Amino acid sequence: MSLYCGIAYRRKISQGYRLLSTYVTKARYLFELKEDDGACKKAQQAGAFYLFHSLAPLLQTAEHRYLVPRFSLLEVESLLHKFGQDAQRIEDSVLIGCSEQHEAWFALDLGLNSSFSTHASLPKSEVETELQGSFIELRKAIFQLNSMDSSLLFTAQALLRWHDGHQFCSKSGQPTRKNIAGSKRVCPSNNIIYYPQMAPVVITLVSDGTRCLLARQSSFPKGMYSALAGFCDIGENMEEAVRREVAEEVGLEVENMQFSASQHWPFPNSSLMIACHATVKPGQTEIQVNLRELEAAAWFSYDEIATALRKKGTYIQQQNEAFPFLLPPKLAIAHQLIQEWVEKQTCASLPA
Ligand SMILES: NC(=O)C1=CN([C@@H]2O[C@H](COP(=O)(O)OP(=O)(O)OC[C@H]3O[C@@H](n4cnc5c(N)ncnc54)[C@H](OP(=O)(O)O)[C@@H]3O)[C@@H](O)[C@H]2O)C=CC1
Ligand SMILES: [Mg+2]
Repeated sequence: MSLYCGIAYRRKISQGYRLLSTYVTKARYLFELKEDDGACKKAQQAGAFYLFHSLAPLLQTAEHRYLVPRFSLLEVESLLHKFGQDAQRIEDSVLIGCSEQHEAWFALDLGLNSSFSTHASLPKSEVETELQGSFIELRKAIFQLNSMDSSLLFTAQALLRWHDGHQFCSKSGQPTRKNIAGSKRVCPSNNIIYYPQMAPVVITLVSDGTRCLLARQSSFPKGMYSALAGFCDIGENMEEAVRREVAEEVGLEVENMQFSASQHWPFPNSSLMIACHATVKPGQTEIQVNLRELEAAAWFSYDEIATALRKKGTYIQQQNEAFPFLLPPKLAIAHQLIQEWVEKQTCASLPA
């Protein structure tokens, strides 16, 4: 039990302080693990570990869904031992969350080069056989993961990738050291602290009042269209980035915008998606696609979008059917923007 469930917590009750909510004690517990290596090391004892291999999570199939197996510290240590690895490799793990009962969750990549072990990586297929699962590319797995699992695996993959790419100080060139939780890296020679970064990205569903604008890049799955997205330039706020990206990509001027929601998106690197709706000036709707950025862009009617939203079946099945276009997967915030737009249009068409 951590401090916040122990003495301090009881003292708060005896002094008649209000009860700290479960969420607050959980947030404060995670904060403590990030700040206190000893507490984090102790949390590993009763923690649960999610395993990756070269950034692909270990998954087990159950009908049309993926299950995400978790392992105890003891199970991970005996796995490492079985494949001739030093248990010190556990220190490559990163904290990715905890349960309401303060069971800490960690992610460990068995394929990336370890800072502690001469053996670069564990043999993927033998580990899969041993653990009765498969390491599956996360971008492919998202279609068959529930939102809680995908959010945890998004965080884990982003953090594991960040540590793998920040082994050295960009000022001194010396190797950096991670703390036990993996919430930062420090350069011992100049004490510079590196924190995992997310790149802010604006994603915008543009509407002209009756239609919405979708676009596709050549890298998108066949037939898929999505909302306009773009990385914020340094110094830009969200509104400026939306105006610039819409002007750059489709040559239109945004009139007003409304924030919708945000989402962490780990592909190809860690992005913080800031999603909003925007409208263009009526009459100024002629799209001029920037073919350096997009393969195509078009206006879509309410009926076209509503029909596409009703489509059933897996993504692959939908791709095989002759259908003019596909929408982003439900887990993508672009899908949420499109759904919101259809709901807004539906309400607007109802008699007052
Ligand atoms: N979750 C969702 O619903 C969706 C998520 N996305 C994600 O949004 C992100 C941005 O979309 P995209 O249209 O590609 O972005 P942009 O329209 O900004 O185009 C990508 C280009 O932006 C430049 N760039 C600027 N800053 C960065 C940075 N920090 N990292 C990488 N490239 C940068 C690069 O150009 P240069 O090479 O010239 O420097 C890059 O090729 C993508 O990662 C995509 O996966 C996109 C759509 C839906
Ligand atoms: Mg873009």
